[in-house]
Amino acid sequence: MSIKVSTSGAATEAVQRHLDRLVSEKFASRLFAKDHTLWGTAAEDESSKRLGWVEAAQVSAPLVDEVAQLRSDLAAKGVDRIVLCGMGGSSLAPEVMTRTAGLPLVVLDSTDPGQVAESVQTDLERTAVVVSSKSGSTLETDSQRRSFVAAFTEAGIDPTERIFIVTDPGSPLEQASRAAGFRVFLADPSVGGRFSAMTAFGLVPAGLAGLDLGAFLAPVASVVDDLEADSPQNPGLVLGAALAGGDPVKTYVGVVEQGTDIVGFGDWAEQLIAESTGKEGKGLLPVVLGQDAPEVGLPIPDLQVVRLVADAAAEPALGDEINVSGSLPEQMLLWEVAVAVAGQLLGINPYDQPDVESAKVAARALLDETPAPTAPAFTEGDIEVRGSDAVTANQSTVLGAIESLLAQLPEGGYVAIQAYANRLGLGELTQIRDAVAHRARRPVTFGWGPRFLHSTGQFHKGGPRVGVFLQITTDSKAEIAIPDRPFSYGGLIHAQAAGDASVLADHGMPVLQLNLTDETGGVQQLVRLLGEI
Ligand SMILES: O=P(O)(O)OC[C@H]1O[C@H](O)[C@H](O)[C@@H](O)[C@@H]1O
Repeated sequence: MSIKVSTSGAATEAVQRHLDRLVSEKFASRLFAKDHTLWGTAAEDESSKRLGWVEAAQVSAPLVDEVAQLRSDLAAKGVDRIVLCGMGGSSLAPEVMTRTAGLPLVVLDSTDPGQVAESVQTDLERTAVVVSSKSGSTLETDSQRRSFVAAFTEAGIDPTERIFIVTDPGSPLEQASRAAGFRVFLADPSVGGRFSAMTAFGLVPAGLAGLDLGAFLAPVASVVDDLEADSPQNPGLVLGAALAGGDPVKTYVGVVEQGTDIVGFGDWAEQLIAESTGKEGKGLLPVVLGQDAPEVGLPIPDLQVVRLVADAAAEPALGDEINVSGSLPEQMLLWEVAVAVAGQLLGINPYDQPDVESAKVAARALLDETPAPTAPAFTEGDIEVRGSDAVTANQSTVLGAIESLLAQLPEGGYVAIQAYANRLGLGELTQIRDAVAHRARRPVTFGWGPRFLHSTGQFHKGGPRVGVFLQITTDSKAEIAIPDRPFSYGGLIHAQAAGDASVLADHGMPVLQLNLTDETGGVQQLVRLLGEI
């Protein structure tokens, strides 16, 4: 078996608490036989439509040659820059697949005007675009598609030769795209977005970017044998029970890449775990941590550290931790099984996302109403400060407001930093995560908006209401229109931020909003200020 899971201390106790029952009730073989009754009657309607992922690699085999052929056809025309437009489950898997393989794939999962402009206005003559959306109705993806159609047309390039669609059969995107002459790759509708790595959603963009899909899928068959076995050695049962079987359950899953050759696994796992489990006031929240992150060294009893290592047999877990090793496709299936197990142990339906819609509705309402902007509570340098009254009252400095936000942390709480900004151009902003964690002494997540709305966003609104939220927006220098829409990208991203903030506030959770009026200067100011705490 090339997947290895090693547990220690409290994680081992969690496994011991549940493993015998999971084996005797044949959880694993029933899962791979697509038994939709594993998560209780309330979940059956959804789970009966969502278990195709257990055989996705086999079902997707025909895509291997089809995508390779398209890649060589494009290469023959000098087209070698691949852009992927898609959110959440339609982009996170191909991103980690190509990053791990060291292949260039431009992932456009943003409405930040600067990031959109950079993706759309670069090297069009050698660019092909994959537009991926399972529902075919995601606003960000639709906006990006419009921008690329317009840009190709303007450049005298036929968009139908360069834009390829991945969607579910019967979606509005399928119908409109076929009618307009675009090539469409249909995905398996019985696989949910966050479980879709080995369907057309993962494979088409990654294969066009150069991933050898045959080699990628090859290890999956033998790993299925291990994961469907009703055995106490089944690594999926062990990992699922270790993550969700504690008494009490540890809410935070600290994912540390330490010696693995997988790059960016945590970003993919975040959506899988948080969106699958974060609901009904329960759930597991992944926290992507560097090896030296403050949380790793602090006594945080509700943080379960999981290290992705090169070989978990040679490096067994210490303390109360979990070590995991295996190649990327093996681990993708491993974690999908573990989440299925965790869903049952937590008593939730892992296949729905009931709270994602609320932020979309709030953003749409703001776009329709276009209310006048509210005045900031105060401004310091390039940073305008707004937020919940309890956070901004009596504050006159950015640091004071951040301290005030952290003072609102309830027991068992966490901080979510949510940056609606150009993640390619303003990457240094991530530096503030460790500084905030150092100060808060609690788990701190860092998400780029609107990307995280399709990932950890479900947990923030549907999980335990113990988060405090530091939202960062920018008045981006580059502003661009969305073709045939009454709003611009800048208007959209601000509405998305404000919409989500209003939903969080309605749920009674503290929000501090920092708007950077000059994005470069504001980031520098914030990084400098947080260096002081
Ligand atoms: O693939 P799409 O239909 O465009 O959906 C993209 C994303 O949208 C929503 O936010 C869902 O909560 C995600 O699970 C999904 O991955």
